[in-house]
Amino acid sequence: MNAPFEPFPDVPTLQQAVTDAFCDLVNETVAQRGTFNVSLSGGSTPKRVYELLSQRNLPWDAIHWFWGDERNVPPDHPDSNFRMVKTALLDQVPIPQANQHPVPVNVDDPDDAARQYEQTLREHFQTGSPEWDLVLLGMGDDAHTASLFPGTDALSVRDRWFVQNWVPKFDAFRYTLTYPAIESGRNIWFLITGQAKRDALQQVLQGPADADRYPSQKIKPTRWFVSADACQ
Ligand SMILES: O=C1O[C@H](COP(=O)(O)O)[C@@H](O)[C@H](O)[C@H]1O
Repeated sequence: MNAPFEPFPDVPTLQQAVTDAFCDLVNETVAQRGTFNVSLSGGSTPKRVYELLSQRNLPWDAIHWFWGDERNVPPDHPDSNFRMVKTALLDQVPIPQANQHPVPVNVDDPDDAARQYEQTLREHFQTGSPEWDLVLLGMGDDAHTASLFPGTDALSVRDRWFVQNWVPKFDAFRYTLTYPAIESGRNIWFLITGQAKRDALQQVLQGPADADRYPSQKIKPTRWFVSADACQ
């Protein structure tokens, strides 16, 4: 059963709300546990959130930044999710290098890079599943989330945390958290904006169960951030 939500009137209002909620969650979590582990999303909507976060005063030393998905490109490539976050946030505030955990992209051997990143996650969490304080997710207009694309192999992986994923529509590999590694988050927030997402969101919320075609159906977010233009 999906948590109910009230759509935000516009995208800037939603982005401010996500930023405020992120700061509140960081401060609460760090006060309780001393640390905060977040899995970041790529995409247009979170980019502005990262820029807004760079204007806030957060306990930067206590926050560990991971990437929930990545493109198979070098870190300085315009399509790199790491580069996007670096430009919007990491370069703007005093975040220790040791707290930044980008995917070690290996364009020629993405499987090796994915396994290395899984090892990084396992060493960091030291538990049977990645205990994210927050997983930020977007959704594409094809209902993909992270880099779990319709009809792709990663959708059925249950014994790994992080994998390479061949995406035929791009004729390219992506890297992605698997469903179990997302589901282990204490907080999972879905950020969905724009008219282009309307049909996909309708299918995710009300369509017949078909997660192979609509991978976002399988995500049970603890919180929805949806703008009115993404709703029918
Ligand atoms: O490819 C990606 O797209 C999704 C959605 O992005 P958006 O720009 O349509 O909001 C994103 O969640 C994912 O991280 C990214 O790699």
